[in-house]
Order: sequence, then C-alpha cells, then structure tokens
Amino acid sequence: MSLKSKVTGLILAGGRGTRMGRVDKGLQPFRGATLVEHVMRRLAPQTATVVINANRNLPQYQAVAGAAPVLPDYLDGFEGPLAGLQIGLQYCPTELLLTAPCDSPFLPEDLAERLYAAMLAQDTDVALAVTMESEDGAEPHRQTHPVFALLKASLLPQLDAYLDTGARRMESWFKSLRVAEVMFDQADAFRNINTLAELQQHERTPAPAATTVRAADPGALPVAEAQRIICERVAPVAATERLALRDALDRVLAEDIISPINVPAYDNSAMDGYALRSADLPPAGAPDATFKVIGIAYAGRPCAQVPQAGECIRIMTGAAIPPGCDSVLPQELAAHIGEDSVTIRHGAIRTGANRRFAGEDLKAGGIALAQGKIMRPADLGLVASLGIGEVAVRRKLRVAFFSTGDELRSLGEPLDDGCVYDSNRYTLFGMLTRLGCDVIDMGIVRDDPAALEAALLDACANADAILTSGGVSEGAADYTRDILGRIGDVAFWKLAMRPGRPLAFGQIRSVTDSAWLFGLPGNPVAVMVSFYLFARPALLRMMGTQATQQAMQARSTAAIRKRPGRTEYQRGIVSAGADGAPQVRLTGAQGSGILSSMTEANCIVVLHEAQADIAAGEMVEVLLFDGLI
Ligand SMILES: Nc1nc2c(c(=O)[nH]1)N[C@H]1C(S)=C(S)[C@@H](COP(=O)(O)OP(=O)(O)OC[C@H]3O[C@@H](n4cnc5c(N)ncnc54)[C@H](O)[C@@H]3O)O[C@H]1N2
Ligand code: MOO
Ligand SMILES: [Mg+2]
Repeated sequence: MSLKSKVTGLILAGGRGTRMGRVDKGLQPFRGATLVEHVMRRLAPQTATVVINANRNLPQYQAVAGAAPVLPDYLDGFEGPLAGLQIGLQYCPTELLLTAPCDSPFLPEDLAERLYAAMLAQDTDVALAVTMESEDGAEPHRQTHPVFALLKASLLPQLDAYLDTGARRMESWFKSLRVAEVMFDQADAFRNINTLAELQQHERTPAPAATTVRAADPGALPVAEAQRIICERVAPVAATERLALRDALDRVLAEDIISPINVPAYDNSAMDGYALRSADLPPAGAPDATFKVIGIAYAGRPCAQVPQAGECIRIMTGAAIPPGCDSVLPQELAAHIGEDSVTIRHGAIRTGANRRFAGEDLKAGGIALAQGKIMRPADLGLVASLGIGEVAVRRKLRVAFFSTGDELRSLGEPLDDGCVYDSNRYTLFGMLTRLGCDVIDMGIVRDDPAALEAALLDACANADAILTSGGVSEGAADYTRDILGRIGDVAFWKLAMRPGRPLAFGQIRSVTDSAWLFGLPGNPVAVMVSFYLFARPALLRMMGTQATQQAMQARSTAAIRKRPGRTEYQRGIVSAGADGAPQVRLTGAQGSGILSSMTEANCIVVLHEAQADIAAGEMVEVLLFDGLI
C-alpha cells in the first residue's frame, strides 16, 4: 500500500485571520491563485484526498475542495487549530491525517514522506516538522511547527478528551503524546503569511525551491528517506512458536494476551486495618464512633461474616473485603484500639478508602498485552498474574554476518604489515545478540568476487538477513556491485550523514531462498551508527515489533563544529547537569575509525542536516543507546 493512499490531507483555514485584518486568509489572492489553492497543490500529490476546515465563505472553499468536503469546526466560536483538527480526525477515512495551514503556499513536497518515516522509525503517534530559524543577528534556534503534523487518525478520542478539559493549545496537547520531530532544512517552506504586507512582499520574492538543496553532499539521500525505504520493504516473519513463559523473555509476542480473569479477582484491602461500612463513620461534629470487631479476614482466608451497623472486621492487606464493607481504616489511623473494638474519628478516612477493586489492574476479556510487545520482566509477571504459563512468540530472526577485506586478520592470527584485526564482527555480534537474533558468524571474506558471491549465497540459504561490513564505498566495491546486481537487487546509497555515508541495501536471491542485505561501511564506528539507524529498525520490524528510539534534548556543554547539509552523529555522554537538567558532552576524537570514543559514550548526539555549528549551552538532540551499543 502506498503512503499516499494512507493519508488524508487537512488544510486548516478556519481561523479568524486576525493579523490580516480579519480577512479570510485562505482566499487571499497570491501569484495568480488563492493561498488555499497553493496549499492544495502542494498537499494533493502527497495524499489520497484533501479536505478543508473552514468556518466562513464555505462555497468558495468548496470550489477549491472539489468532491472532497469542507468541514466547519464542531466546536463553536473559532476555537483555533485544534478544533479544526478535531473535525478533520472525525472525518478522516484513512489511517493518517496530514495537516497544513491555509497560508503556507511553500510547504515541502516531501512533507508526508519524511514525517511518516520518522513516525515509523520512532514508533510515535504524531510527527511534526521542525526547522532551524535564525532571526537577524540572533543565535539560530529550533522552531517546531505543530500545524504541520502527521497524526494517527486513532488519536480522536484523546483529542476529544483533551478539548473537554477546556484546553485549546496544540503544543500542549502534543506534549501528552508520543511525537517525532523531523528537521527540515527549508525554513522558508514553513513560513506562513500572516499579514497583508507579508503577502505583498512574498508576491515579489522568488518561491523557495520545493526540494531540498544539499549543498554539502549533492545527490546524497537523507537519512529519513533511507529509513522509510528500508522499513517499507521488510515485513515481519510469519512463523511463531509456543514457549513456556520464562523462555519468552526478550521475545516478541505473536498474539494478543487476553485476560481470562479479573486481576485482582476480588475486591481486597490495600492495608492492614479494619474493614467497615462507610455509612457507619461519624459525620462532621459527631463524637468518635466505636466499632465492634466481629471477625478477622486474612489474605487467602476470607471472612464470611457480614458486619451490621457499628460492626467491623479486622483485615490484612490482600484479604477479600468482607460482604457489606466498602472501606478500610489503616490500623495506625484508629483513635483507639480495644480488645475487640476500634474507635474512629470523623474524617479519618474517605468512603472507599484502601479498597482495591476487582479488575482494577486487568479486566477479564480485555487485552492485557498486545502482540508485537517485546516480553520484558514486567510482562512475564503480568502474564503470570493471569495464570497463563505459555505464550506464542515470533520465531527468532537468523542473521548472518561477515567482514570483507584483504587487510583483516582474525583474533589469534599474527598481525601482518598493513593489516588490522577484524573488530566489526565483534561489535556486530554484540549488537545482534542484544537484539535477540540468532547469529551466524561467517568470518572474514576476502576481496574476491567469487568468494563474496559464494558467501552471500551461503548466507542467503541460512538467514533472514545478512550484514556485511566494508567494501561499499566508491571504487573498491565495483565488483561487489556487479555480483549484487546478478544475485539480487541491491542499491548502493550515498547518505547525507556522517559517519556512515555509504550503505548498500536490498535483497539477495537464490533459486530457493532470499534474504535482506545490509552492506554496512567498513569503518568501525560507521558500522555501529549504520546498524543503529538502519539495520536495527528493519530487524525489529522483521521480528514483529517496532523500533523505539529514545530521543531527548540535552544542553551541549561545549561548542560543536557542524557542517550544514548532512546529519552528523557524534558520540556523547549525557548526564544530569548542576541544575538537574540533561547535558551532553562529546567523548573526544570523532573519526569514523576511533572506537575508543564509542566505548565511553552512552548516547549519540544528532546534529540535523540544517544545523550549523553548535554554541556551548545550545540544546541538541541525543539518542540514548538503550543498552544496545
Ligand atoms: N573516494 C571515496 N572514498 C571513500 C568514501 C567516499 O565517499 N569516496 N567514503 C569513505 C567513507 S565515509 C567510509 S565509511 C569508507 C567506507 O569504506 P568501505 O565500506 O568500502 O570499507 P573498507 O574500505 O573496506 O574499509 C574502510 C576502513 O575500515 C576498516 N575496516 C574495514 N572492515 C573492518 C573490520 N572488520 N574491522 C576493523 N576495521 C575494518 C578498513 O581497514 C578501512 O580502514 O570509505 C571512505 N572512502
Ligand atoms: O561512513 Mo564514513 O565513516 O562517514 O567515514
Ligand atoms: Mg573501501
């Protein structure tokens, strides 16, 4: 299914146009058309249909929307973009909704594609555009553009609930969701035209180029684009197996776990104390009430006695709440404890206090864990709490890997002149094992076409995916390309990133088998960065789950040099600063072959394509290694 068919476009044209003198912004003439028509032209090629959210001049908007509907807000009173988004989500017939304001005639032609790639890679519900803005003389800063968003249509109930609270700010709502931010380097493309003066000014200036110009690396593919292509091509393995619960640790669930029971199965006490009927508690102004203790309830030994007015039951944590009781007084809150009585003051507890309800953790018939979940220790416990001892998981992935290069020597061999020990097979072994794959280490393959072809066909017969390192850059790999062309469809990419500029990706096929190939660059750090950004999300998808990337913002403790036009990944150490906020420093020399600065790192600092030099104190994005690298 193409991305386009999954996306409905929504042009937000429902505002009052206050800054434009209350004119209807979308209908303002601009370069021979109206603003909304320009936006329509940019969105239409990226989406299945485009609908317009407008609250005035509906016939004029209908003329632009054609067969698609024009949707006025469901909420009254020009409540802002979230109200427009709400009606858009209510209408949305596809899985995804892409929004853009009516006054952004230059929006990027690859907006949907790039937002979707990030949504997939980071497993989020929303993806937003971000740019680096530099106003005259000021330091460049990150600017998010919440009205340029790709959202899952399934978010509607969450938005309804948010609007019910009376809140209206888009940024605040997004803070409650999982959001991917995508850096675009065409700041102009997101510039909306707010005033009539700006409109006249733009009428004269040339339109920004629709496609990105990558000055640093012309022809290089953006990272998000490569991630999207890879994720769209690979699919989860179909085979599953049933395993005893403990053996399912770190495996991917192949079926939803439906709870056969309520957990807890019965109402029970959260405290050691006295179970009572709250109607018997003393009202305000009344003297303390003394209850008669008529029995004891233990966990596992319920008490069947039914307290009457003024009676209670001594109860232990976890014991079933006796019939007729609705609240538990913790024993330390009693005013006095007698031989077989307890005295309670007004206000000591609320009605319903310390009562844990049947099904409050999990409801019978509900989905306790969804398929695709990686089984962590908490998940094992949760499944055990349901009394389930076996689960279906996807079969493990088999991943073959080898290093290429005549200069490589294996451990135990003498290091001849001009040679290096093969380290990539060790980092790859570690990363693949951490990911939960069955690994097939195929050793070192010489720079020889026949040997390489034989190794690839051998790997293809035994593995779902093949990871190689080395031999993918410009000249030396020419014969590799020929082989791969013969036995598969493999593309060689130059990526707009560093390290990890060269990458080969595609499928190897023999008469009976096929396997995905990730031809990683040879430099030891490039291998790891390429694995993390491209192979890992793809392998996780094949395993039946989705990659999560733990991204966060941290303050850079020092200035960092950065060339605009490519994404740079630098090794860093993130820690809490003196004020408790996250800060990051680089680990030293950042050459693609320098592994020592990788071993010290706990994160990668991501310097986006459009970013230039970073000043000390500036916020940067970091990806946590998450125990993988
Ligand atoms: N003219 C150009 N040259 C290079 C380009 C380019 O665009 N134009 N790209 C550079 C970049 S960036 C990288 S990264 C490397 C990638 O090269 P290959 O994938 O062809 O890898 P090799 O040439 O085989 O090796 C590169 C480097 O890494 C060492 N290496 C390789 N395998 C291992 C291993 N298993 N363990 C330890 N070290 C390994 C190898 O000895 C080389 O030093 O190309 C640049 N050149
Ligand atoms: O990928 Mo290379 O390591 O960018 O130098
Ligand atoms: Mg090379």
